Amino acid sequence: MRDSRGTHGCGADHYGRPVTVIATESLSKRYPRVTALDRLTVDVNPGVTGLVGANGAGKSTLIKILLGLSPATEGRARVLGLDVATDGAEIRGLVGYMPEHDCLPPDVSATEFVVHMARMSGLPPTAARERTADTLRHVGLYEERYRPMGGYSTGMKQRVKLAQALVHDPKLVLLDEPTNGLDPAGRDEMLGLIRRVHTDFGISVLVTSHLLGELERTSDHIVVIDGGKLLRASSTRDFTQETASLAVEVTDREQDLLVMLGAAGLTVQSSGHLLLVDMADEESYDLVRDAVAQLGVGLVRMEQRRHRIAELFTDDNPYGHPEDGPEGGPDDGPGDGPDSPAGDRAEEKSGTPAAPGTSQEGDGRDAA
Ligand SMILES: Nc1ncnc2c1ncn2[C@@H]1O[C@H](COP(=O)(O)OP(=O)(O)OP(=O)(O)O)[C@@H](O)[C@H]1O
Repeated sequence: MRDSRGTHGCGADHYGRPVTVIATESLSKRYPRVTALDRLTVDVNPGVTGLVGANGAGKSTLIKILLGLSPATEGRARVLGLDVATDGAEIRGLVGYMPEHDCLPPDVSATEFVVHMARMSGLPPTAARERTADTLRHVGLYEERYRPMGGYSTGMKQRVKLAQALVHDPKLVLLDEPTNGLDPAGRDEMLGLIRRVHTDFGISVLVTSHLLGELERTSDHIVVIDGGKLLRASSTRDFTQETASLAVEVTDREQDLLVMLGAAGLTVQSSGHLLLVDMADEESYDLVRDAVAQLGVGLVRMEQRRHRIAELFTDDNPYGHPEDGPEGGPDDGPGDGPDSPAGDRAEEKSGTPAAPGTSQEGDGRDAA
């Protein structure tokens, strides 16, 4: 992942292989009443990347452009080094796609459907059947795979959708809200499966969610968009590490310690019986230790904590960094402005059923 600087297109290693699986430059998509993507520039490296944004943020629009199914209004994008404007068919041969909404014919079995999709991707009959059996086993569908899909649970349907995205052995899969409609256990299983798509098969994954926290454990990188704009793109580790804090518990005199650490230049908050000290650098440990010794109180514990990603996006600080918001600051970001995608979405997308467990009028809170 790189930030918005740098050259366009996929960089290449010294063997000429692309080191970015997706590269967009100033990519925009404007509908008559909505700007779905707004000059989005981002690179996605191999691995698992979470694309996070509230309902209407532009995630599905980006995926459709990347697949060459929908033309961008302006800007450019490359997938596996191929130009989405001209190489759509080739891209679709190398990429698997799991759509957001229910799209499975109810009268056929998972096996019949996935074999069909494999054949559509160009696999010969025997290979299509073998790959289908392997893929359905991988996603955890066994005897049920011979039953008509109309009787499947949401979790089983999501697994079939994942299987058909994998059956032709793609290099990259684009998974649009794969945890939609799943209960917490189902979500965990799906996220585990997605992780294994990369670790077991080396396939890169771009997975979308409107729930910021849920991709934290699954993704190597996180891209956050809102109103079609890029808010943040970095490794998951960077997201959480940079705001690490030190939880300090002492036997007594917490308030005195708080004042003392503040005077030493540290940012400290009181949280119940704990003091949470922002970790500016390694020296923060020494300052805490010295202050505790000087007060002569007992140190019960001192532990470094990472923030959960979701904590970084609050109403007060929607962009993770005060100085890191999109141009114009938070007031230009998510909101109810005339161009607000979230606000217009239900009307613009009428006819498209809301996925289970999501709201048509997303207010950004889920992702925030
Ligand atoms: N075909 C279309 N015509 C007009 N507007 C559209 C169309 N498709 C999407 N939009 C609008 O573009 C914006 C972005 O939609 P998109 O589906 O990409 O968001 P999303 O982040 O995938 O959200 P969700 O997961 O809820 O679908 C929304 O305001 C939506 O209403």
